[in-house]
Amino acid sequence: MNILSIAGSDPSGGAGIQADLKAIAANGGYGMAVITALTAQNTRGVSGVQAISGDFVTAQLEAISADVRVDAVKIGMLANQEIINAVAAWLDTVDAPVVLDPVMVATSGDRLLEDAAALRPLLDRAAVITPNIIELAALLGTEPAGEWAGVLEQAQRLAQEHDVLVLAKGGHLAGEDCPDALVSTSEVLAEFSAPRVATKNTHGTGCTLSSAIATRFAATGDWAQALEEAKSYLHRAIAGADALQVGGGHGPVNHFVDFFGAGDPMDAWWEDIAGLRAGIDDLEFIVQLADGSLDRAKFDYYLAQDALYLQHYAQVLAQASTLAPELDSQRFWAKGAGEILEGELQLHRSHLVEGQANPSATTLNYVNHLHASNASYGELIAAILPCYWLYQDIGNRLAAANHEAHPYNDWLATYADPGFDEATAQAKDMVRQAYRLADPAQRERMRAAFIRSSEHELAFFAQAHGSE
Ligand SMILES: Nc1ncnc2c1ncn2[C@@H]1O[C@H](COP(=O)(O)OP(=O)(O)OP(=O)(O)O)[C@@H](O)[C@H]1O
Ligand SMILES: Cc1ncc(CO)c(N)n1
Repeated sequence: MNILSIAGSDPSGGAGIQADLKAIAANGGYGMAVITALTAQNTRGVSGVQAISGDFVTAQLEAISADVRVDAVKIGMLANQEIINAVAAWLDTVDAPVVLDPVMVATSGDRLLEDAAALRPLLDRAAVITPNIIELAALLGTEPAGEWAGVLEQAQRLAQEHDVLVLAKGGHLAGEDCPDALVSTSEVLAEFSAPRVATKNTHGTGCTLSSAIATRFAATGDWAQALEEAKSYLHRAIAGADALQVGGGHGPVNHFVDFFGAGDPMDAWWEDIAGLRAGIDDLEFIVQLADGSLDRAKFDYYLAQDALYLQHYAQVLAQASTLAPELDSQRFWAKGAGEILEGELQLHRSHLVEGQANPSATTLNYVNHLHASNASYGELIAAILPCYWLYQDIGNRLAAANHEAHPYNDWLATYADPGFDEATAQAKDMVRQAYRLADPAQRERMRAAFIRSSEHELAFFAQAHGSE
């Protein structure tokens, strides 16, 4: 799909044609750009504007339509009446759907259009207009609405005046959510809301959203679907904005967040296993271990399986050390393996009555999964992580339930080791580092390995009660 942006240049890359081309590409379109004006701007503000002559804007537009099929047009900054006239005249010669972002002021507050009224003739030519609250009021010649219902009412009025769809944007309202609604002359066609992201890096959100809508409409032929997809994309890009470090003012959104990620998958992975975590908390084994009512034979069974498990776990950590890309991580995993063999296994043995049990099917399944996750370092340590992280998480709660007279007092006391919190934090950092270097397919394999290990953790804790 060939998407044309007609807009101004932002040399800092966060808004204008630079943002448009990134958003178009990130949404699967082929981006083209006719430049209406050069701005001198950065994340702090606009220090200069140099408009292109109307004739040369026409020359650019004609060069494109003489050669390339245009599937959708997004219009941004137009600077002055001469350019508006040039664009309006060219639009009369083409048939592509138009998304018009009536850019008047930058996020920084600087003016980017001489006169709001000049835009009016273009509004009739657009399929969708995407004004923010201030632009919406300016186009109607009225005061900005203070709440969402008022914004919707104004959007419907503008839709009626120009027989277009109006995207009402609630981003400038205070509130925990950022609602957007597609409003026709008679009704709200679709409304999508996203949680407000706590960031000052929102430079170019309007440019990005309108370009994404134009691109997704060209792909789907459905405005409501295009808005839904574009809104969801924009939310991810805003959520990933702080991972970029561009300028000291309002920084740009992270246009390619879906390709290179925001860098830290930990919160999302933890959320992915929320159900498994709740499942572990509810297990009879965990509940009874906490309140002390756990049958000693079941505890011994668990301990014997855990000892068998830990021997393999130490092997897997040693292999992670072998695969580790640099010295720090090599040392970390080797140290972990050593500590298990010297410390934890001894502790288990001291609790075990006598003899060695055979590994259960549950235990074997888990260790087989760990051993089989060695196709890459990233996958292996993602598979290793749940044992650290879940043990630390559950352990903190179990340690809190401990007291002098608790039948499993000495065992629960081992969960209170601050050294284990530190080791878990380090293991998470190792996984973060590997994730940062991984491509999308590898990242997905890492996530899958993490989730699978978490499933095995649940089964492992459940096995003493035969309810895995
Ligand atoms: N902090 C935020 N968290 C989530 N979404 C946001 C946030 N800030 C803005 N948005 C969303 O960004 C989109 C653009 O909204 P806004 O009303 O700010 O447009 P704009 O003023 O035209 O943008 P620009 O800053 O590029 O001029 C809307 O979908 C809005 O909900
Ligand atoms: C060139 C340009 N277009 C649009 C905006 C609106 O954010 C901006 N700041 N700069």
